[in-house]
Amino acid sequence: MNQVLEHRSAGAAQQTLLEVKDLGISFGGLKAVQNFNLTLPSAGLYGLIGPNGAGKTTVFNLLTGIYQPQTGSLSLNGKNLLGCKPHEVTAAGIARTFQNIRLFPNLSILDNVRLAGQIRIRPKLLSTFLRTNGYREQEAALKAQAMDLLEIFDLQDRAEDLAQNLSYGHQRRLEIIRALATKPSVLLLDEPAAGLNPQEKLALAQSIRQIRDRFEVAILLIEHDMQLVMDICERIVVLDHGVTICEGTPQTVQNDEKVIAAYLGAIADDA
Ligand SMILES: Nc1ncnc2c1ncn2[C@@H]1O[C@H](COP(=O)(O)OP(=O)(O)OP(=O)(O)O)[C@@H](O)[C@H]1O
Repeated sequence: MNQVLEHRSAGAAQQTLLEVKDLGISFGGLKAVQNFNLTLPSAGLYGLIGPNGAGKTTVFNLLTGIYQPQTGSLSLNGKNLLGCKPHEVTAAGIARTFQNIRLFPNLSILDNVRLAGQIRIRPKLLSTFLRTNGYREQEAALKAQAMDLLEIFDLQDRAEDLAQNLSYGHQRRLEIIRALATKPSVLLLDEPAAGLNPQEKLALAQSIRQIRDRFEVAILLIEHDMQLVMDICERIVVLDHGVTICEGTPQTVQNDEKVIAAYLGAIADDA
């Protein structure tokens, strides 16, 4: 595998990756997220679950600068991220995917990945214009990195196809690849299994494990498919009405009365 794919913090001393304390935001009178705490000590697979409207996506929006928290603190590798804009958060090392796929449908698969990788490189306008040696080297490195990623996910033969021609399952995969191209320390996946068939879900679970192992990244996963979450996550945080009601191993969470009550309550509300 190309050296450029090596994780940039690999080999670094054990340091807490993500540290979130008392994060909160309200919309009008609605306390969407309150006193949210999360410590991701190192690479691993973590789940963020809860019934509809519990505040999961709001947490992702708070972590990625889409919403600015009204309370609390947020740091990555010791660096304060409060007040950062989304692209600054990505450049700092938090990447995400969205519930709704956000690709460039009219660009090739390769260009989708290449563009995502550019977030770490701020090409100087002049060198871009003059196409200097430095610029060409950067472009070659980006392409090599993109091809490596496509190969890992078995999409290398489709590199020149338009993104819109991929199946839904492959588009979801491409979204994850684009997030990885930014070389994150923390990868946030918002409902990656939504709309996938059982076979695609199995493949997804395998890919997510591979990503964790290969890139030494902490993956935080929002997912409604409980089997997937329980199968792959080492630790799980459960939100309900914006509040953390449980945190622990899959077994702890599955047997927690508050969690069971929250989900049963949600089913009753939907009935
Ligand atoms: N920009 C906003 N303005 C007003 N209310 C919002 C905004 N964003 C989120 N909310 C509200 O905050 C609450 C939490 O929403 P959020 O989307 O985070 O829940 P969720 O757990 O991700 O739900 P789901 O599983 O259905 O995606 C909801 O009541 C939602 O309507």
